[in-house]
Amino acid sequence: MVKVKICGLMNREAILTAVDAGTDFIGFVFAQSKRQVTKEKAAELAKYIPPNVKKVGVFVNEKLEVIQDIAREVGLDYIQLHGDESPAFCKEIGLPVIKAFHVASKEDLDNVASYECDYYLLDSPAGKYRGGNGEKFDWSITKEQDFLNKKILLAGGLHAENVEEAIQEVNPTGVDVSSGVETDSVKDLDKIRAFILAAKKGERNGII
Ligand SMILES: O=C(O)c1ccccc1N[C@@H]1O[C@H](COP(=O)(O)O)[C@@H](O)[C@H]1O
Repeated sequence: MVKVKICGLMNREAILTAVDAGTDFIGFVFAQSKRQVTKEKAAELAKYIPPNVKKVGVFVNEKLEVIQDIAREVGLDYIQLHGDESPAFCKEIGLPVIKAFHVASKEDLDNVASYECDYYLLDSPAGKYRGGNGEKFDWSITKEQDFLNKKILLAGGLHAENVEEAIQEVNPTGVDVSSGVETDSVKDLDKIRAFILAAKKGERNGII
């Protein structure tokens, strides 16, 4: 079954809803964003997340020591690197890594092969912030790419109404959403439930 990550959670109700609806990952944003949380707030919220749901910290071009300190304090399971981090930096983290790639053209996927990480996240080109902008990219760019042995997380402008089509077209291991489960920039509990339900209907033909 397709994995789901709900990102940018900032309160207990949204976390409990995502967990109850069957999310696999919950993301806390520590990068510059309207969804940014402090490590203290994330550590408090992390108490509501059971061990089977993985806690992801989202960072953009952050210092290694800062990432490692926050990871320890919050008990993060994965580090999502959403900036210009190098393959060498990803290896230094010491925790499972989700590396994001901003996809505007086929060329943006050229250096995916030089990274060794746990998940490869494909997102739309950066907008006001490096992620979480609610814009989808041209999914056809992922066609004819040699992703067969990689775990792909698809992101960028997904919502309950387009996620099944996205899964059919890109065939990812998982999907990641932030803006698409919000109303007026606040997480919407009904949209969280609807997104997870729609995504979990999607079947993937390859690795999980
Ligand atoms: O969610 C954010 O605010 C954010 C900020 C900075 C970097 C990444 C961020 N989130 C990630 O962005 C993508 C796309 O989100 P959206 O659904 O289009 O809003 C997703 O991978 C989030 O994890």
